[in-house]
Amino acid sequence: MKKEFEELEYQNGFGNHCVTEALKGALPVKQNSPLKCPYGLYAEQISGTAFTVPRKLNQRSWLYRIKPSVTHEPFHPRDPAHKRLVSDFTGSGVASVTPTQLRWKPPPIPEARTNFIDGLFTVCGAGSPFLRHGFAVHMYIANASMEGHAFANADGDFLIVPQQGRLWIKTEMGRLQVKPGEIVVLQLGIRFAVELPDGPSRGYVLEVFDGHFQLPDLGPIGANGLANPRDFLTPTAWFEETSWGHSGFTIIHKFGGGLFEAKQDFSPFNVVAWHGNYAPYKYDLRKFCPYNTVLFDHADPSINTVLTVPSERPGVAVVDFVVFPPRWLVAEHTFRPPYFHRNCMSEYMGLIYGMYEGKADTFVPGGASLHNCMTPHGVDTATYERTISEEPKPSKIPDALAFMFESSLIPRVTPWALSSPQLDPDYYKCWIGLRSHFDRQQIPCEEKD
Ligand SMILES: O=C(O)Cc1cc(O)ccc1O
Ligand SMILES: [Fe+2]
Repeated sequence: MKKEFEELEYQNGFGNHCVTEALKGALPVKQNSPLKCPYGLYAEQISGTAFTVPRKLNQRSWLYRIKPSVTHEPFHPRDPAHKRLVSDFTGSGVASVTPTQLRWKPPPIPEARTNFIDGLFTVCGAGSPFLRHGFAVHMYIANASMEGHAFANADGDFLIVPQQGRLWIKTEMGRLQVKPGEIVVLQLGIRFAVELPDGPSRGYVLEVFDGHFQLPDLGPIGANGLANPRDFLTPTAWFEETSWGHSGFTIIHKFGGGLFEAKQDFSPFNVVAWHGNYAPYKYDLRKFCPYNTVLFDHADPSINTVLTVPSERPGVAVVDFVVFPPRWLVAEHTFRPPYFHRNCMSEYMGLIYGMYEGKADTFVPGGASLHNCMTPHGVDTATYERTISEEPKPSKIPDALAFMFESSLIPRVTPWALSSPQLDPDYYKCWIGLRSHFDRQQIPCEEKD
């Protein structure tokens, strides 16, 4: 293990105004933009929201760096172009819509040397970064660290869900170590590089074009529970002074769905101190404090919302990030697994480890499913039959972590996801065996207990 990444320190709390310096005295006192900064650093602001948005939503940080971000050669379209990354879903040209239930097996790690960026491929999405509205779901399969390269996304925020292998992420605001079971959010514009200390890595990425993730309101739950703000961890300032010779470092910049490259002679991870509330963070999903029914019926999955990007319509999310963690099931005379349903929202699901309660045998870690708007779905036949034949005792869902990206928008699916060898043509068969239990002679069940 690389020594330098051991025991990183983080700043606790969601959306905090952080203050951090890697060299004592590097932060200017009393002002953001002094004529001369301490240590001869350059001051640079990064705005995550329009200057004028209401204060409670305003996000920006001030970075004090060895050289400013602007010190680079011109941007050029990346060559060869990244062929499997899509951001604009507004026309039917690139991706297409289907009401069919879709399920994919885990994509295999490539044999060729592939870093996090080259290993990204888009599965589905809606809207467009040009309109600042919508989202994309990608997966990544990678086996190599990003050496001499940093990535920034001017299209949207990335929420990354590693499923296999840790990610050591250098960012302008400091470093993050992220392992399966944790998530990391890297916002619009923030430069980062992904290293793979364990070798091969696979995971899911939710990209949102609208704005930034928020914690959901808790309503009658009260002031505590679900994802607690203090468990979100933001890096502390860290910098490297590595010289990359003439034009030795490459910035990869995603903009309008395309990738551009610019060369420079220094590492962009040269921020000696920063302050502000626009910064990446990670969160351990095992710290999620789930709430659930304690008497009867099945709670809607919104009860497990970790983070949300709200739309302008009250209560309607552009996208919610929902987790299905281990929890006790105690409901009486209740069908406890997910009910059969059709949803006006669209549901993309993945599995980090363990098994998913709705598809006990057939949904595997690293796999994914998409149930689009109003597409019927629910537990598979085996889970249904097993559940109705068992006497429900209090039981605990064993150690497992499934998640859902749920959107009010209608996602189109990319051609490579639809023609993927991992797409399971037999998915529908998990429900086709659901037989009629209808019996006119059967006496309606009275509420027991
Ligand atoms: O479809 C799914 O498996 C996700 C889901 C879970 C649940 O407990 C209730 C509704 C729902 O969409
Ligand atoms: Fe569902």
